[in-house]
Amino acid sequence: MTVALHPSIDNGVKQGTGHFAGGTLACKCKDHPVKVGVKGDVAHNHACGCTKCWKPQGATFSVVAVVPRQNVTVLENGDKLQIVDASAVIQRHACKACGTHMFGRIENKNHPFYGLDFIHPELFQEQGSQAPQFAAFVSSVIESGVKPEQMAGIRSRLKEIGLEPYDCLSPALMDAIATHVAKAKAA
Ligand SMILES: N[C@@H](CCC(=O)N[C@@H](CSCO)C(=O)NCC(=O)O)C(=O)O
Ligand SMILES: [Zn+2]
Ligand SMILES: [Zn+2]
Repeated sequence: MTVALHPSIDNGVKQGTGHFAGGTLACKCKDHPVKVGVKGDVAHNHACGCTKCWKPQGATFSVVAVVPRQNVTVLENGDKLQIVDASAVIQRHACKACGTHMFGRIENKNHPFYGLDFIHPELFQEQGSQAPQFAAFVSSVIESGVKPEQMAGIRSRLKEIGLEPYDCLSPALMDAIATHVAKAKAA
C-alpha cells in the first residue's frame, strides 16, 4: 500500500488552471457552514507536515497556501469562528463546531509574511486553484506520531508525486524570510 499523505494529493497532484479567479471556502458543518470568500488564486501552495496546520481526518499532511489578507472575507456564519491559539504567529480562525481552520492570519506587522493569510484550498467549493508546489516541515510529522522509520517512504512518495520535501519551507520562501531579516537589520 502506498503511503497516505492527504486525500487531495494521494491520487496524484492535480494542476491548477493558472487563471483561478477565487472562490468560497466552506467548513465541514452540514448546518450553517462557515463560508469565507477568497479573491484570486492562491500562492505557495504546499503540503505542510507541521502540527499546527489543520488536516482532514486521517491525513498526515495539511495542504495550505497563502493569499493577500485583503482578499479574504468572512461571508457566512462568522460567529462560529474562534482563534485556535492567540499566541501563535499564525492566528488560525477555526469553526467551533467542526474544527476546520478557515484562515490563518499574521497580526505581527514585522513578520516576513505579514499581509498574507494561510488558507486550505481543499475547502474551495470551486476547482482549479494552484496545485501544491512542494512539501514543507516534513520532519515535523514525527511530532504527530509518525515513526522515524516511515520517513524514507514518506519522502519518496512526496517526490514521486512531484512535491520536493523540505524540512522547513521552500528555498524561495526561506530566501524571502532571510531578505526581510537582512533589510530589517540594515534599517
Ligand atoms: N515542528 C513544528 C513546526 C511548526 C512551524 O513552524 N510551522 C510553520 C509552518 S505553517 C505553514 O507552512 C509556521 O510558520 N508556524 C507558525 C505558526 O504555526 O504560528 C511543529 O510541527 O509544530
Ligand atoms: Zn464548521
Ligand atoms: Zn504548517
